[in-house]
Amino acid sequence: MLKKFGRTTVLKDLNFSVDRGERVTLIGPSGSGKTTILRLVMTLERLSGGYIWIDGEPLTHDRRGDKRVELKPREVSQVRKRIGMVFQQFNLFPNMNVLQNITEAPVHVLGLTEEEAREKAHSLLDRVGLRHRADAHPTELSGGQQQRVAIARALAMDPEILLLDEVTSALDPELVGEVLGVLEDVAANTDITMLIVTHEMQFARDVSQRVMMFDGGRIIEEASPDEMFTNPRHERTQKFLEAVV
Ligand SMILES: Nc1ncnc2c1ncn2[C@@H]1O[C@H](COP(=O)(O)OP(=O)(O)OP(=O)(O)O)[C@@H](O)[C@H]1O
Repeated sequence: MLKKFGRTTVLKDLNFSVDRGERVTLIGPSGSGKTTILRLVMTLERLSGGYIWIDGEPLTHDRRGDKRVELKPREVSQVRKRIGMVFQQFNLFPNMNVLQNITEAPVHVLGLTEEEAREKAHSLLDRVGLRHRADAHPTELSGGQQQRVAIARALAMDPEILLLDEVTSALDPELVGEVLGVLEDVAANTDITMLIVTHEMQFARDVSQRVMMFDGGRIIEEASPDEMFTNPRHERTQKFLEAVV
């Protein structure tokens, strides 16, 4: 795949695949293109060239030929339905309470009844340890709690793919553990495919099967977490890991 912003190429000749159920962590210095990849998969950005395929379905071109066509809005929403994304800045709907944040999309996109969606939301709130805050508004919650709601909201859509974009970077250090704990539980107890951008290397080690090191829009090294963190081969990876760990 290729991605340019204006004249600047941010992803070059990038080619990788992720197996169903696999959890892959993307690491690399700021500006190396990690967030852009997640945003492309989520169809929040448009590719400048190449393809992204999800389960044999191309995101960007007409299957009958090689002519590049934009997805129609309905097709975009079909793609997004299958993918959940959790952002650094929580992005909860500020005018809705916790329960409404979680039930909104299942009702309007999946077509669940209000009652079905509420039941599902309560069980997800149990899972993230926030059932007692169902009526709270986002502003009444700590950052860690807001992020746990954001995770519950993403899971409420039963995503096949979960994209996690530096989900603990905006949190006070003492709140990081509660969010990572929830994600570790999700990783251990579901078969959701995950693409994870994080600077939390222990978390990457605990949950992912593969780590890809990015630099300048390319993958410069790829290995199992054990291999990557104990025996990085590329000098750039060694320097990067020394700086973040
Ligand atoms: N909307 C945009 N318009 C122009 N340039 C952009 C845009 N989004 C990202 N970029 C540029 O693309 C490059 C890759 O950015 P990206 O956010 O994907 O990197 P990253 O590896 O996720 O970095 P970080 O860890 O800081 O989030 C950067 O040089 C960035 O400035």
